[in-house]
Amino acid sequence: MTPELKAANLVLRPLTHEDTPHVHRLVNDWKVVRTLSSLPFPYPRDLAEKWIRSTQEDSQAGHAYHFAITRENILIGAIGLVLSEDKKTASLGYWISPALWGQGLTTVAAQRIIEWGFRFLKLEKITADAAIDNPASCAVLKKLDFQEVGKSTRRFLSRGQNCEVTLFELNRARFLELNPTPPLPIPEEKPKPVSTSPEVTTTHSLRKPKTLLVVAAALLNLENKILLAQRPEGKPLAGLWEFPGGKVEIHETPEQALIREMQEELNIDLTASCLAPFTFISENVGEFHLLMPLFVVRRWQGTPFPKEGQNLAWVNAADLAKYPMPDPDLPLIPLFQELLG
Ligand SMILES: Nc1nc2c([nH]c(=O)n2[C@H]2C[C@H](O)[C@@H](COP(=O)(O)OP(=O)(O)OP(=O)(O)O)O2)c(=O)[nH]1
Repeated sequence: MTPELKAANLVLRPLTHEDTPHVHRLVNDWKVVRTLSSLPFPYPRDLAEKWIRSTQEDSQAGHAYHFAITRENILIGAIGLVLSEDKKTASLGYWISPALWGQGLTTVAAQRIIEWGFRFLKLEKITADAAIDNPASCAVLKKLDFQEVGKSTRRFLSRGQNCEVTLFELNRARFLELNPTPPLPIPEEKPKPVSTSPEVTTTHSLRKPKTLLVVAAALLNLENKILLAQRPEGKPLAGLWEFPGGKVEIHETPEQALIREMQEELNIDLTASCLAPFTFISENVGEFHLLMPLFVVRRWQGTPFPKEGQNLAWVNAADLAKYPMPDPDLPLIPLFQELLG
């Protein structure tokens, strides 16, 4: 299912029927339609309606993921990944309101989708193309580290002719090389003090490790059992049991990150839930300092499903110690035993 993703001040979310008039108004503009190969001009409203319905069906079937690009709850464009049959490759497509061109918004939205495609859908390659008379789109793709791999021609319905397009691709290895870890909330490096007093050297040698902000949830069911997830093979600490959650991205609050992580990892919706802060971990774990707010959540929409193939277990507080956990979690066990008896 298409999740909701945050990217700077943009929210990328699934398209709904209510978006129809906005999609129609924005796309039915020659400046937009001329860049999209498969649309006629004028662009009739029923095509907008049909397209939105098809995005919902494609998302259900896992064939394609299309997102409305919104800013302050206003739809300003759309972006999507259409998957190949073997689900290893996807093609990226997007459009944005011409009134907002030149502000870098497409780049921000595309960067987030690409990251989601490589890290969550585990794509091997993302392709894209742009008409050669659309240099702005080519520039966006280059800024996103796509490499030009050739030229082709494509029929542009709105122009009634074949047009030359430039073909681009970005593969997983290159993306991971350029973006080795998901964006971490690493504080910006402070400019070095100009003073040469001895205290400066002392302060430098006592530099703290970087803080890693992770958020997690203790989901409690009606029997007061706690949901634990086993870290899958290939991740650090594989095999250990943890409270589901993950890293807070740079533009998210912990609560937003938790809602996103629960959707991505367990397919449950916490948007209408009461997230009760319970406790937090603040622990030096070697190369970084782990700061992990832990929320207790008793209500959610949907049934937890291990979307990443992880093992899940509903565990009584009394049995938590039977599940090997990362060291920083161990002090949490007695707190749960006290809370839940
Ligand atoms: N979610 C979670 N992480 C924990 C717990 N205890 C603990 O030490 N951690 C550590 C393990 C990792 O170093 C870090 C979580 O990072 P992660 O890599 O799992 O985060 P993520 O889900 O965003 O993963 P990824 O997409 O980057 O692969 O926090 C816990 O109870 N829950």
